[in-house]
Amino acid sequence: MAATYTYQDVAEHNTKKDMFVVIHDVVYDCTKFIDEHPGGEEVMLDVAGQDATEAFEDVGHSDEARETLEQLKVGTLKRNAGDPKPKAPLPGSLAPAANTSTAGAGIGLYAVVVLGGLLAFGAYQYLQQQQAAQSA
Ligand code: HEM
Repeated sequence: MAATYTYQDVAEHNTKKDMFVVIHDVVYDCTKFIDEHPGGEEVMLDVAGQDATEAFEDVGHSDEARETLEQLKVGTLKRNAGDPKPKAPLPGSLAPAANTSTAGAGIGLYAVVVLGGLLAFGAYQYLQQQQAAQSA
């Protein structure tokens, strides 16, 4: 089945008796599965009719879960302007799709590590001097 759904289409299926979710821009009909979900129905109802990518990936679902998902596929999502952004760009990717350059974050982290090291070194020197002063 190669149907395409918009977010609005998916959002209409937001009840236990008729439930779609979007995971990585693919639309799944979870209506029959919700009662069988090992994680319970509550968590699934929370994302009914919505993008469940983040919720699904956060749990670290097994390959078996991903196979089950494959059987529930009903189509793909067609994004329109103004729709919510994809919640997780790639499976396993921890970086949020922000505009900040990762190089900047890397340098920031590096600076924190270097400064921390310098502080620790300074504190060590200071303590050594104190000890030397005491024993003198
Ligand atoms: C249609 C989508 C989903 C499918 C096919 C699915 C499938 C599964 C399967 C097969 C398991 C058993 C463990 C494993 O094999 O990984 C599981 C566990 C779990 N799922 Fe899902 N799941 C779906 C959506 C979600 C969503 C949206 C959430 C939201 C948080 C969720 C939360 C959980 C939790 C918390 C467990 C762990 C249960 C436990 O270990 O007690 N699942 N799911």
